[in-house]
Amino acid sequence: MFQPLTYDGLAHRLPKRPSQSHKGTFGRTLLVGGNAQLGGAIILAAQAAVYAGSGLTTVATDVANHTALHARLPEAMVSDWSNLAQLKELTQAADLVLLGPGMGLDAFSCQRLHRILDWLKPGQKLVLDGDALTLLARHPHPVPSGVPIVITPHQAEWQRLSDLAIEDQTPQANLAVQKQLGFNLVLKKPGTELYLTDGSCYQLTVGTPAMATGGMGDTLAGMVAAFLAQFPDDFNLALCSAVFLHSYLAQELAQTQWVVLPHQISEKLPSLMKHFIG
Ligand SMILES: NC(=O)C1=CN([C@@H]2O[C@H](COP(=O)(O)OP(=O)(O)OC[C@H]3O[C@@H](n4cnc5c(N)ncnc54)[C@H](O)[C@@H]3O)[C@@H](O)[C@H]2O)[C@@H](O)CC1
Ligand SMILES: Nc1ncnc2c1ncn2[C@@H]1O[C@H](COP(=O)(O)OP(=O)(O)O)[C@@H](O)[C@H]1O
Ligand SMILES: [Mg+2]
Repeated sequence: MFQPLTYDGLAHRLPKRPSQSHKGTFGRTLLVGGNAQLGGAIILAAQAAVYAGSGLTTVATDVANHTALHARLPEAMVSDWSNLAQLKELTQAADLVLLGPGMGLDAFSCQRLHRILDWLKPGQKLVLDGDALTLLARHPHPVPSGVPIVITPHQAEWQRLSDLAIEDQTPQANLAVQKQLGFNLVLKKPGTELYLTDGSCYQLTVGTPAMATGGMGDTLAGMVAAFLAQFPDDFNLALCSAVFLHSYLAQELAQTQWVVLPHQISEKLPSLMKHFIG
């Protein structure tokens, strides 16, 4: 049922950067998340998005995170996520919105999730990760039509969304729920599984327990966002490449490291992508 994701199968298929281009060519990416306690999650996601090549990256997050984000990643623009009018403007101007890393589970965060689902229009793309998935499971809301949606749950988040206990998350059961939902599903675990809306299914053959540390999924979410925003011509190739490269890079780093820190993956991305794409 699954096609394996391999370096040879993906390498060189992503397009090189055209010389006639500017930052707008490579996607306007909006990341929303990071409450006062979980700012690290959205900072890691933003670093991954910028280092993976997102042309313009804006982060809407709690003001408590603004100084840290500016200091760590001056390439990103910052907005206060409590300003709803500005959040609406940023959402409507984005090519892609990533929602969820570190956003928390309270009523304030739930309102942001529901409003963004209301504001998105056909032609835009949406990636939902982390707390956005738990919130969607607890407080269902209609999703925008004409907006391709990627969800990146780990097994516990998928349990909440699908009602499948982790031991019942077989490929057939996962596929049945994914079809009902109509989302592109990246089910994260050792041997991450992808169930895409065109019916194709893929599985990772790379990865390492050295990835089992907080923030690793936030980094993947930022990579997925940047790949989908900057490579709009082949959605599945962009998504599969992001998922593959995240674990491939971790596996490379784990040859000499006990644990791989999520930000180390981001730091290696520009050179690996040059090598990978050419
Ligand atoms: N530095 C930060 O600010 C960090 C913030 N984070 C944010 O914290 C929020 C909550 O995320 P959590 O994932 O911790 O919380 P959850 O409560 O959704 O799930 C965590 C628990 O699920 C269980 N689990 C079962 N199968 C799993 C699998 N395959 N992978 C991972 N966990 C599995 C684990 O026991 C784990 O303790 C998210 O918004 C996330 O983005 C985390 O990413 C950690 C780092
Ligand atoms: N033992 C493991 N083997 C392979 N990959 C792993 C392992 N543990 C974690 N990962 C990967 O690390 C990432 C963890 O994501 P997630 O749990 O959402 O982290 P966080 O929310 O803390 O950022 C996923 O991509 C997952 O596949
Ligand atoms: Mg996560």
